[in-house]
Amino acid sequence: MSVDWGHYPSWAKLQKLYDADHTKLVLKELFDADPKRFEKFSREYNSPQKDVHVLLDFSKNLINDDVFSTLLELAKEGGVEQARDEMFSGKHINTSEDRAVLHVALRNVGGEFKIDEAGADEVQGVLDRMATFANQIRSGEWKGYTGKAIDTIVNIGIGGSDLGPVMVTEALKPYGKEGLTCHFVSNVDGTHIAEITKQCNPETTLFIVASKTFTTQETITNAESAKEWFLQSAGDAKHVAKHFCALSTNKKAVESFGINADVMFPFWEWVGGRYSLWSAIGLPIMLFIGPENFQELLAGAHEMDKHFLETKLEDNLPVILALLGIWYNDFYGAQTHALLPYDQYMHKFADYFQQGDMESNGKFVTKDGRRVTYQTGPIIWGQSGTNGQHAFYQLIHQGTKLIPADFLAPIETQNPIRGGLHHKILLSNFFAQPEALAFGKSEDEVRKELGEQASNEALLKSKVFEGNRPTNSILFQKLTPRTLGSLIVMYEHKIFVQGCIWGINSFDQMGVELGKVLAKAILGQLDDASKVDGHDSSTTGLIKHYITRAA
Ligand SMILES: O=P(O)(O)OC[C@H]1O[C@@H](O)[C@@H](O)[C@@H](O)[C@@H]1O
Repeated sequence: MSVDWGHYPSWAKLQKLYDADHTKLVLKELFDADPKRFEKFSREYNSPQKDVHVLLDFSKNLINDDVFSTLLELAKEGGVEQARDEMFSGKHINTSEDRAVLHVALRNVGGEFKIDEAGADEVQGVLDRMATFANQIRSGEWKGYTGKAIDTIVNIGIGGSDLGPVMVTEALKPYGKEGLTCHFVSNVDGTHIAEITKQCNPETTLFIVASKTFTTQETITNAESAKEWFLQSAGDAKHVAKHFCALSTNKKAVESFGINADVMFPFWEWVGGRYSLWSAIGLPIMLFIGPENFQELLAGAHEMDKHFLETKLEDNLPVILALLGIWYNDFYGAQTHALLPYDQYMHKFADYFQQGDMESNGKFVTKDGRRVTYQTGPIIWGQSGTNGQHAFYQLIHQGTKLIPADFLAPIETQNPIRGGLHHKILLSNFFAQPEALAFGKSEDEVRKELGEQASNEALLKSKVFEGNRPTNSILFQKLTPRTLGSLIVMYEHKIFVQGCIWGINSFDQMGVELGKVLAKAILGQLDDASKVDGHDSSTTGLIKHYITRAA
């Protein structure tokens, strides 16, 4: 490979711009100097049918024309367009695992993209089977072992086989089937499954065992415990067929667990775990919101795929978000990026993209095996507004760290109670926070405000907001399934663009393996202190302390 990641001419140019100009990139001055800054640095996305509308305002970023155009050069030199086309064509861009990366084929509504590796018929075939099953469950036609309809589903999965369905079922609650409760068990801590099964009736509960590999220790342990719990009431193992289904790429392991082929919904190795909610892994979502709404989710995703594929770089939302992120991550030295949705239904959005982004881009080795000489993936975190304001915004406003943040909010609420009063209050905060972060409050302003008390220097200083803290504001019409699909994909491709510029493989996850291997070895030593072997003195001491006290 000949690309010298991190040594693009535009990278050097950006460094120069940063060195020479970053002290001059003061939002207050930039806005004063250009009354059209909002128009220049904001973009509207409208889906072809105009049913998804997203406004990205990135004017409150520490950029000027030079920085923005150089960032766009970086996308060009980083080969983003070529890499994007390769992904959509099914090239094996996951080089370490020699796999294609084709989540775009899972939502290829209308079959517009011609992708050989991902058979469109096969994809559609699984979706159709899922829909038939979902309709049977939702209508009550599917009966449990005592003849009752299913009213509770428990998804057992972890990581990519959990976070997407959790986030989306929460986000799309207004579209969920009344009377159908969804639970998610992920942690191997027995508390998780124990607390959930306490709330379930075995006669009316469907367990979905979701695991791409079907070997993940947490999931298989939880699934076996669920089966044991179920059989305590159901007795006969033949009843498992009505209460357990599986989502996996590993047919053999599913069968040996005792789940019938007719309730196994497959997907393929070219679907990465953290990009899998569009596949069979989305079954809990489909069960909850119904096949039509699931189709809407896919359609919104597909439309954003098309936007990413077809829109020039300077108007391309995922590209813009990615480049701004690189500006802070690699030049300003920002360590983190906050996702702050002002929509309670999106309260799991940051959790979801913690895996999406950090497992994808938390890598120090380039695709050709070199140690990077620059920063890669940011730490992603966040919480729904306004809760975050009363918890950690203090540090964003007045702390010593630069924390770029995305603010997201719907124009229309799903719950316009009290004539929309709550929503207006919510949105006033959504508008106010980026304004405060950008423009702050000067010492002069504080002095005027304090009057006589201004002689108290310490008090005066403590009330100053330096401002110049960058944010994106993302306003969308309403959190419909279609809009959510588009928003998720906007961030998926942002991650892709960044990974591409950094020259890392965003689609493997070698970093999760070592801990798993060590835990397996330790598990075999936990019953007997004389077996504890092969560790440093700290780990040995901890394990022996545990064994002594647990005895
Ligand atoms: O879906 P399975 O195979 O159970 O994997 C679940 C999760 O495992 C973790 O170790 C990661 O590798 C994730 O990417 C993955 O989503």
